[in-house]
Amino acid sequence: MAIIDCCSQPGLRPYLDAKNDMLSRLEAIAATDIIPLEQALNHILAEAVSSPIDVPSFANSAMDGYALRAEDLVEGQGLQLVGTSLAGHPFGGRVGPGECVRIMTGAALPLGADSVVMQENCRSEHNVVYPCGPVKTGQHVRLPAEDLAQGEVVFDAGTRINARVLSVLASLGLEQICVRRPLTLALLSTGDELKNPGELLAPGDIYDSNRIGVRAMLERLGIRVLDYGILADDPELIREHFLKAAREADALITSGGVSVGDADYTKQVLEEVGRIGFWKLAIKPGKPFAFGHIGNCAFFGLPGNPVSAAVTFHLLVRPALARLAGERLAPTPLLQARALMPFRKSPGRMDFQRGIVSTQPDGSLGVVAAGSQSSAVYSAMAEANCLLHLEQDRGNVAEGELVTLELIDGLYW
Ligand SMILES: Nc1nc2c(c(=O)[nH]1)N[C@H]1C(S)=C(S)[C@@H](COP(=O)(O)OP(=O)(O)OC[C@H]3O[C@@H](n4cnc5c(N)ncnc54)[C@H](O)[C@@H]3O)O[C@H]1N2
Ligand code: MOO
Repeated sequence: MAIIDCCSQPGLRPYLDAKNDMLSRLEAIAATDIIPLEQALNHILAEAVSSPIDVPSFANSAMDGYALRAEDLVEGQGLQLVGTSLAGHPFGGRVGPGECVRIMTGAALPLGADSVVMQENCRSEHNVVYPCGPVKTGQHVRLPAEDLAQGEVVFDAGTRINARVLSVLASLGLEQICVRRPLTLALLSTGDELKNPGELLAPGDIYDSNRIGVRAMLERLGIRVLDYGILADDPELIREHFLKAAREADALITSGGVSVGDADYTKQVLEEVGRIGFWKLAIKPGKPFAFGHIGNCAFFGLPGNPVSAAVTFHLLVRPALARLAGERLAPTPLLQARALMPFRKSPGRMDFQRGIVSTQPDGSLGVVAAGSQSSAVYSAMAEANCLLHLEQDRGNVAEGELVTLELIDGLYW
C-alpha cells in the first residue's frame, strides 16, 4: 500500500532557480533623463562616463614644503628660496639650479622642479633652505592623470550614483549627467486587521508595519513610491488597485494575502488580471512569495509576516528592481563565520536566519542568532546585522560549524 506523505510540500522552487527565472523575465526601462549633477544622487547611469579631462590636470604637491630639483641636493648646502606656489596661485617662474620654491599641498609644481620635501624635513635661514635626509626624485609629487586620464572610462552604464561616485563625477567637472528614469513603484498592504499608526486597535487588529518598512527601503533606493495604503481583504478592491498600478507604475509591491487562507486574495486576483511567474519558494522565511506581471507592470507579492516581507524584499525584489532600473548589482559578498551556538534547521527550504556576527578575540568571525527566528518577530530582525545562508537540504547547525552569511548593515534597510 502506498503511503501518502501529506506533510511534504512539493513544487517549492529553489531560491536561485526562481530568482534567475524572475530576472530573465524583466527588462530595464528604456527612458532616460539628463539631470543636473547636484540632483543625481541615487540615480543610475544610463551610459558609461568617460573623463573629459586629466585628473589631476597638472603636476602638484602632495605636501606643504619646498619644491626643488633632486639632483641639486648636496649634503650641508642650502637652496635659494625664489618664490611661493599656493593652491590656485602657481609660481610664475622656473626653479633653476640651486633654487627652491615654497609650495603648499595641491599647488602646481613649478617648472624645473621635480620633487617636494616636507617642511618638517627642512631648516630655513634667511631665504636659504636646507633639506635634511635623502630625497627621492619625484617624491611627494602628484602627476597629471595619476587619478584619471582624459578619455578613460570612469564608470560603466548601470552604476548607481552613491556619494562616492557623485564625488568622482564632480571632480570631472560634469554639470549634467544622463541617467535612467527612476522607477515608479506602487505599494499596498492587504488585510482587514491592519491599522495605520495613530489609529485605535480593535480586538484582533495590528499596525501595518510592512508598508512603512518597505516604503523606507524603496525611498532609500531612490524610487518614487505611489503609496496606495491599506486595502481590506476584498477581491474587488484589490483588483481595482492592481489595474490602477498597471496604469501608473513600473511595478507593484503588495504585502500579505499570498498564502492559502480563506481571505488570501492576492494571488487569485493576480491570476485574473495578470499572469503569475511563480508562487511558493523553497525558502524560509518567505515561502509564499509571488512574482508575476499585470500587463507590463511587474508584480511582487510579499508575504504578510513582517520578517518574511523584509527578507523576500532583499532576496528577490531588490535584484528585480535593479534589473528594471538598469542597475548593475555586484554579486553579494558572502563570508564564513563560526556558529557560536547551535542553529535549528530542517531540510527542505533554504533558510535565511537572522544573526549577529562579530569579530572574536582571535580575529575570526563568530555568529549568534539575533533572537527569535519566528517570521512574525520583527524586533529580532531589527537587531540583526547579517543573514545566514543555510543551504536547502541541510539540517541543524552544530556549535563550532562554519556557516555562510551576508552582511546587511549599512545597506538600504
Ligand atoms: N496553511 C498554511 N498556512 C500558512 C502557510 C502555508 O503554507 N500553509 N504559510 C505561512 C507562511 S510561511 C507565511 S509567511 C504566511 C504568509 O501569509 P500571507 O502572505 O497570506 O499573509 P497574511 O495571512 O495576510 O498575514 C500573515 C501574518 O502577517 C501579519 N501581517 C500581514 N500584513 C502585515 C503588515 N502589513 N504589517 C505587519 N504585519 C502584517 C498578519 O497579521 C499575519 O499575522 O502564511 C503562513 N500560513
Ligand atoms: O516562510 Mo513564512 O515566510 O516562514 O513565515
